[in-house]
Amino acid sequence: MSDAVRVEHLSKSFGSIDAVKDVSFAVPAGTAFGLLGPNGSGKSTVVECIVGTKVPDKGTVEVLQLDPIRERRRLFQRCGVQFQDCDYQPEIKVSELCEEFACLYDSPADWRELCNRFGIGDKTAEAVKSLSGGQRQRLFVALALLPDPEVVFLDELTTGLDAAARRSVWEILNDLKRDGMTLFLVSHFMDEVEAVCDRICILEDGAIAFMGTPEEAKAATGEANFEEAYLVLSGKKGE
Ligand SMILES: Nc1ncnc2c1ncn2[C@@H]1O[C@H](COP(=O)(O)OP(=O)(O)OP(=O)(O)O)[C@@H](O)[C@H]1O
Repeated sequence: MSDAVRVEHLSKSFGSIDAVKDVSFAVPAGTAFGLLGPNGSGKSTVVECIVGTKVPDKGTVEVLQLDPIRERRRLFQRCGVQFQDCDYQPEIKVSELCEEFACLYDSPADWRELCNRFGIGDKTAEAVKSLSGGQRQRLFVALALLPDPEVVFLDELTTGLDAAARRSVWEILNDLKRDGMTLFLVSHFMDEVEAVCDRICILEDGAIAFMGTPEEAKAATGEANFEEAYLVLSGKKGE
């Protein structure tokens, strides 16, 4: 199995802050990987170096065997990224935003089908700004899947979703994984991570504190509950 994402000895500093310190991992194609860690531990910086919006100080990054900075255009067509929000015209409708995004890709997925799948099929004629927070969140996950990507980066995927909507998003993601898509999640929700991720990497102060499966995390700490294991491994238990 080839690696969809490969990060080797990645380091990145901002002035005197060493945000990422010598981080290496690989994500095999068709698997789900969770990047975890407390606020400020370096997750977003790692993801930004992977998707090519930040330049590493040291180390190398490959996504689908491509360099995310030099081969950004090619990668753009094959890789989805979830935005928390994006700049859209104030009155734009869901259908119009989807059309605008779809135009950017050579072979986009069917946005109507994606909206139906994410439970917002009846909202496509409405203004994006009129959607509830949870509906907008689902729209942005659908937009990340619009390139029909081989790998998708999802950040705080189910923030603001109700319990039923969260489960339905997890099911969709597991279906996509079964169809061969690689999932890269950044999450603070351990139930979500356990439901979707095959392997996890926990960052603490920019360095890797743990890498393995959720089951291995529990075994390593002797905790039966994954969230407890996470708190131990990220140095936050008892704080
Ligand atoms: N552009 C920047 N300029 C200066 N410092 C930065 C910049 N971006 C990130 N940092 C610092 O780098 C460290 C890692 O930040 P990062 O956003 O990667 O963490 P994170 O794990 O994604 O946090 P969160 O869970 O809160 O989103 C933090 O100390 C942060 O303040």
